[in-house]
Amino acid sequence: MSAPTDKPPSSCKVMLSKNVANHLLSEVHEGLKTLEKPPHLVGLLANNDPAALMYAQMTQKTCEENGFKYTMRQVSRDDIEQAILNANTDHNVDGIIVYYPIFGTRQDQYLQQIVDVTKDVEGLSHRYIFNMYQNIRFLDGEAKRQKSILPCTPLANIKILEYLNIYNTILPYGNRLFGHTICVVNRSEVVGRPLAALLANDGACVYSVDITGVQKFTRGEGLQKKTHEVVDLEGKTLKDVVPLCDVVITGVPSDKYKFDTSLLREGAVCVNFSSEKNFPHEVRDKASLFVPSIGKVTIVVLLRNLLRLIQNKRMDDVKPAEATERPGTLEARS
Ligand SMILES: NC(=O)C1=CN([C@@H]2O[C@H](COP(=O)(O)OP(=O)(O)OC[C@H]3O[C@@H](n4cnc5c(N)ncnc54)[C@H](O)[C@@H]3O)[C@@H](O)[C@H]2O)C=CC1
Ligand SMILES: Nc1nc(=O)c2c([nH]1)NC[C@@H]1CN(c3ccc(C(=O)N[C@@H](CCC(=O)O)C(=O)O)cc3)C=[N+]21
Repeated sequence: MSAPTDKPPSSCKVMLSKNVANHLLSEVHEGLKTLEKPPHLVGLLANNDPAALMYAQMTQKTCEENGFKYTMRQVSRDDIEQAILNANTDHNVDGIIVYYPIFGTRQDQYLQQIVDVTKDVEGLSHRYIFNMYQNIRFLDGEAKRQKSILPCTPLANIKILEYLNIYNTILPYGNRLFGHTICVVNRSEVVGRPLAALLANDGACVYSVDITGVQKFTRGEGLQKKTHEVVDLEGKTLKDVVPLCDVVITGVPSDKYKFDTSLLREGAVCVNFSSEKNFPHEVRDKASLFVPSIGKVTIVVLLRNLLRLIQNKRMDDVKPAEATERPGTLEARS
């Protein structure tokens, strides 16, 4: 008689986001060494959302443990616009994060657009979002010295896939997901849709699933296009696309939701970015790798973005001097 405990051990490797976060932190520490003073991040909290407060506190802790300065400013909804404008012009502030939702309406998008683009650590400014969807990776064209800023949670998912070696580094940068088929369950404007676009821009075939339906994001046959295209898959559901996928990423904000793991391909890689546990325990019987949450990586990506803003600003500051003192050097380098 075999007792339930005789079940063979699962072959699934559970990868905690802490491992990926620590790996990225070493890169952040290298960047910090080049600065004279600790970067200063300001968090503006103007809602009563416990998730936002928790995220702010976790960010503060990570900042303080890693040589960054973090200040939380709690303000009322009525004062948030002025608080953003003040932080924009404060020379002691390098980066600004505003916690959403605040109004839960288009007013939130308005607030996203008034954060100074040189302090926008979350990459929510129009210029960064445009670059992301258009697959424009640099702010300075062919010079390619100033990297554009990508939104933190989508980028955290990408850093996880890089860490898991889903990205094939033998392929050229920009095509490293070629051959992978990825399902993203969530198509919100802040995470799911940008994530699907980024993965497709890197060469994957992406099925983006939301309650409104399924869309396919690709760069076309043989990656012929420079940026992704999107098609609606009328009548298709999660059930049709998940069996095709070697990677499944979930972000459903509900504790009731559980992903149907019987749909998974044997050995699929599963990542959950929702703060709820979207995968049931049985995911371990099917998946080769499982990442249950990614929050710690998101925060390190935020710090990495802050360093990038400072580096980009530094290059902007030296440009005019170089141009007047040594004409032609900029062209010569690019
Ligand atoms: N770990 C991290 O770094 C971060 C995690 N989050 C978490 O990710 C989750 C999603 O966040 P947002 O995208 O901002 O939320 P959101 O509420 O803006 O969007 C959720 C999307 O999921 C869709 N959805 C709901 N049920 C679904 C279902 N059964 N199948 C497919 N799609 C479904 C909704 O229609 C909506 O488009 C939340 O749990 C949030 O806390 C958000 C930001 C950062
Ligand atoms: N402008 C803005 N950007 C955001 O990214 C943003 C926001 N506003 N408002 C609030 C939500 C919420 N959010 C979370 C991030 C990480 C975890 C997180 O780290 N969760 C832990 C679990 C923590 C626990 O449950 O103990 C983890 O994934 O390991 C949770 C929630 C970001 N948000």
